[in-house]
Amino acid sequence: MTALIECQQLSKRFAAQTALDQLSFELHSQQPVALIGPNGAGKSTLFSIICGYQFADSGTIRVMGHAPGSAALRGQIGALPQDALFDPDLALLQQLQFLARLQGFSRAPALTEAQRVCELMGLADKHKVLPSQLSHGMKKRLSIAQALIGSPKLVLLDEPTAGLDPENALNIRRCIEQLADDTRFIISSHNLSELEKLCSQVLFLNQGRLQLQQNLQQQHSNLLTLQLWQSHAQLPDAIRQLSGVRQVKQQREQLQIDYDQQHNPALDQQLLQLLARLDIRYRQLSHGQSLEQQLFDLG
Ligand SMILES: Nc1ncnc2c1ncn2[C@@H]1O[C@H](COP(=O)(O)OP(=O)(O)OP(=O)(O)O)[C@@H](O)[C@H]1O
Repeated sequence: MTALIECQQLSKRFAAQTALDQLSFELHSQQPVALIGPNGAGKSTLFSIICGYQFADSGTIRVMGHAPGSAALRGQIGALPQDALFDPDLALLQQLQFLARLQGFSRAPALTEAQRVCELMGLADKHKVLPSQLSHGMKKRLSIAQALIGSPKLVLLDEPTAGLDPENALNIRRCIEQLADDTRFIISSHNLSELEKLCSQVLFLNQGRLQLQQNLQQQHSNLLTLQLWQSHAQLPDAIRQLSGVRQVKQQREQLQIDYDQQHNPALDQQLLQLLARLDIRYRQLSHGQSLEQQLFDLG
């Protein structure tokens, strides 16, 4: 099957600054993919190369089998840039219609397409509003709406919920979830818990290099994370006695329990019974390990 993205030894420099450093990976995911990394890791540069806005200095990249910027990819990639700009004089629907015209839609179909993406992003009642009158959340939705014009196969979202309140962030997450059956998303964000809810795979960039590529669900299948109010010296050993437990790691008030799920699918219940028996109060018991913790473990 053709990879969604395939890069080999991709490098990009800006004067003395290395943005991407011999980056190699293949993406085959049908579900949204998270692109994460600290500030300056190279995420926006990678997005920009995928879109064909910038070119790598060396290495190769194929997007759905084609070179970025090639005619075969025209209309196939939509992008939400980190700071999208709008024409201050055009109302929301006109704005989207104009962008649809730029993509090759003629006048009437451009209007229909603008209405469609407005509807998708819950902006149907805001057709006549100017960008300056939109709240931050609505501007974000407008930016995502423009990325969806023409139903691209791949949509790149750079910080889609940055600066949004929880309700608006949830609305955007729901929209992405609804579209994810037909559209591939790559989402760059610093909000790791949000990405965990949306994405099935994560790419972690650091200093322009790939530090981790991982399937999130797979990683979670055999792990329990127990958060205590305070550490208990004897608890790890008591847990090790439970059937199916392979390893118990303690980090202050947090225990990570690696176990054989097939051998003992009811370990979580047995763990709660053990805590009750020892009269130990706990804050949270969750399946898997948070993305944040995984990255912390990587150092
Ligand atoms: N146009 C440019 N001119 C000069 N340096 C640049 C340019 N674009 C990116 N860089 C540098 O390349 C590196 C990678 O930047 P990039 O914006 O891709 O990182 P990022 O992971 O998207 O960061 P952030 O999370 O802060 O958005 C940084 O050191 C940045 O300063």
